[in-house]
Parts: sequence; structure tokens; C-alpha cells
Amino acid sequence: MKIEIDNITKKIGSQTVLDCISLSMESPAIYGLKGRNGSGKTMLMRAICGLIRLSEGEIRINGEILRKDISFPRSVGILIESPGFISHYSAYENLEALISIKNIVSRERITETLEMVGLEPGDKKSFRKFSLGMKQKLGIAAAIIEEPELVILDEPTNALDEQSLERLKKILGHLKEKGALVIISCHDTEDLLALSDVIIEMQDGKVISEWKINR
Ligand SMILES: Nc1ncnc2c1ncn2[C@@H]1O[C@H](COP(=O)(O)OP(=O)(O)OP(=O)(O)O)[C@@H](O)[C@H]1O
Repeated sequence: MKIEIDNITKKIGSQTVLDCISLSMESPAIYGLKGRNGSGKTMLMRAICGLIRLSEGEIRINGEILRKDISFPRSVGILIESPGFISHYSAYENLEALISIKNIVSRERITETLEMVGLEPGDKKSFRKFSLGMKQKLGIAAAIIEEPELVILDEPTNALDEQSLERLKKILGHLKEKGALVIISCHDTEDLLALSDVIIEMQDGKVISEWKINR
């Protein structure tokens, strides 16, 4: 999987929220987006998902131009803001409903994924009664259950405790082993450094630096 971001700009009104960004990302790797609130991390993720119309430039995914050759990346799992779930369904039932759309993974994968993120597969509690942390875990589970080639997680560590953070580290490592390209953002620099292979730093809609983490 290769993502080529070619000179993209996104203007909203008079504000330039993405400013001439060019980047190349290749799997398997975990890219961490660093930057203050409002620096453009979420907007860049939305752009890579094909969710916004660019003012200038283009994004190619495996050579295919987004919003031209393809509407969305062909194999992608996304967690951006709070995803919609069915409020009277349990975690298991929500994932069951989700995977029934494409029907490309088995039910065993539901149990496996719930255990990976730290949710109890047999828990009957409905989504509306979930704590923030539980909602976040289910959001991560939904993004990874089908083992997509591209995984985009915006602030996945929000509302997660230390143990869940360790779990997330394992999950991302596992996705990478399977050959995925993972893009995450995180307001906590220490956590971001612990989770990523490459850091991309943003400021005022621009990429100001990019560096590899040596482990
Ligand atoms: N729908 C919108 N209309 C106008 N401005 C917007 C809209 N969405 C985002 N912006 C602006 O675009 C800029 C980039 O926002 P973005 O959400 O990408 O930042 P971020 O780095 O992800 O920050 P955060 O960590 O707060 O999510 C901000 O200045 C924001 O105010």
C-alpha cells in the first residue's frame, strides 16, 4: 500500500486548513501525526479517506487518484471523531451488524477483536450505557476488525487507561506485521512516539517536519 499526497491544499472560507502538503507513505509502517489542536491533523486524515474535496492537489492510493478513480481507499478502517453505533446493541451485536455488510470475516473474529481491545465479548450491556473508554475501544475494534490495508485512527488513545494503551500498541504492531499502513494522531507526544515508526509534525495546516524513530 502506498499513499502519495501531492501538493494538497484545502481552503475553508478564507482559512487555509491544509497548506501545500506533499507526503509519501508506504506500508508496512505506523505514521504518527503530531501537532497542536487545529494544526490540520484531522483534516489530513479526512482527505486521505476521501471525505473532503481538495482545493488543490491530489492524493493517489496505490496509483489510483482519490475522488476520481476511486471514491474511497479500497481497504480502509477509520476512527475519526465518535463513530455511529446502534445504541441498543451490545459491543458484540454492533460488530456483528458491521461485518455483515461486507461479509469478509468470520464471527470468531468478533470475539478475537473484542478481546484484543479489552472488551468482554459476552457483555450484554448496550452501547448507550458505555463509558467513554468503552466507546473508544469499540471504535478501534470497528476500524480493525476486517484487517484493512489502511487504518486511520484519530486520537485513538482518548479516554484509554495505561493497560488499554499497551493493548493498542500490540494491536498496531500486529496490523503492521500483517502489512498494513497505519496513520494515527495523538495529543500526547510521549504516547505518539511510543506507537509510531515515523512522526509527521504539522503546524498551521503545513507539514513542518518528518522523522523516523529508531528503535
Ligand atoms: N467545517 C469546518 N469549517 C471551518 N473550519 C474548519 C472546519 N473543520 C475544521 N476547521 C478548521 O480547520 C483547522 C484544522 O482543523 P483540524 O480538526 O484538522 O485540526 P487538528 O490538528 O485535527 O486539531 P484537533 O486535535 O483539535 O482535532 C482548524 O483551524 C479548524 O478550526
